Amino acid sequence: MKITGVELRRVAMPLVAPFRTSFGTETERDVLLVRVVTPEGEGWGECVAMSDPLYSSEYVDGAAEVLRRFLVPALAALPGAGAHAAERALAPFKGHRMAKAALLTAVLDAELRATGTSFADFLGAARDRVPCGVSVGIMDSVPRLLDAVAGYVDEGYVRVKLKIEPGWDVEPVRAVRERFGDDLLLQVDANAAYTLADAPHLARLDEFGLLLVEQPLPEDDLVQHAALARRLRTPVCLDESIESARDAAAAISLGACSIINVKPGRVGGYLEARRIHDLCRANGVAVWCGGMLETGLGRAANLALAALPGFTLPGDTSGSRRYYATDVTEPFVLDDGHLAVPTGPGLGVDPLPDVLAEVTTSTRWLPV
Ligand SMILES: O=C(O)CCC(=O)N[C@@H](C(=O)O)c1ccccc1
Repeated sequence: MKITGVELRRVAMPLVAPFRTSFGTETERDVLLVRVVTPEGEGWGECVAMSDPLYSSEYVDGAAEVLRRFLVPALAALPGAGAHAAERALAPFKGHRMAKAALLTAVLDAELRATGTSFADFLGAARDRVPCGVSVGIMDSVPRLLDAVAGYVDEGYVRVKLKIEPGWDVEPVRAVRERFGDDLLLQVDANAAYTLADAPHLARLDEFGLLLVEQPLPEDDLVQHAALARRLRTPVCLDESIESARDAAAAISLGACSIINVKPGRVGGYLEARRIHDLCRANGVAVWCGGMLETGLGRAANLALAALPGFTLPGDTSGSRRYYATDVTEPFVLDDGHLAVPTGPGLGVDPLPDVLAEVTTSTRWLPV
């Protein structure tokens, strides 16, 4: 399967409501989509990089540039690009895992569509539907938070994740626990907003029976996360700290976490995401599938990953309407707290041409 060219497409996706985290507030996603074209057809990938380098060092303009100048040209030398060969071709370039993930996902999608294989079958899915959690941003007030959580619980989400930061943590968590009871699966995500000095304060979250506390400390603090984990009853989960299976191995061996949030975009694609899954499963570490506000294209691939056997905790695989009034694919709609795993070839979904045309802000064709 020789790649004949790659299209970089930017789409503007307004969010249904502002989404506030400890590092900023999103109101619209400027998404970079990658389309790989071959004589047999095409494949799609979605870059999860945000507009600004606030979640990680990557940002969408930078991802587009590194794809244009380095990553796409590296595929030209390949006799025929399968995903594994393409991953090896991109390995010499340091970092830029979100840009790599978008291109490798598009190559994998093209390869799987050509062979009639779904992402789920290729990755080794064990389920045909996955339980869905929802991520709730930092709100202006506790009453507003409780209203938002009530709406998601009514929609059927099986797990609630609350964004926290210093000054917005114990009180909102207490309020949610008191309002919705002990049976609600509840976890928090700090996005690296605390330091080890906050350990006594973070230990106050132990009384709420949380599933986990996600990324409490900065992403390069594995040793300090291990020190914190020894002082909390609540399990520590890592997100930003884990950019590869090697990072996962180091975090596990240091005791820096007991759960990992796997985001294919953060770790360089679905092949590496599966390696992390396999490593964690072999070490008794639970994983769940995180989200980066993906459109239906990225969401479809994430659902296939979330169906693997080691994904034992509900992920941030919410329905399309959690973020977008109109998705670029047919919307993913929650059914009894679950989403069905796509079964068609490749991603199993396609962009809706009219919607894609409507939200596209630019396209760039890169011959290979
Ligand atoms: O459901 C989703 O897709 C978003 C889940 C979520 O909270 N993502 C967070 C995160 O830190 O994991 C995030 C939001 C915006 C940007 C980056 C990351």
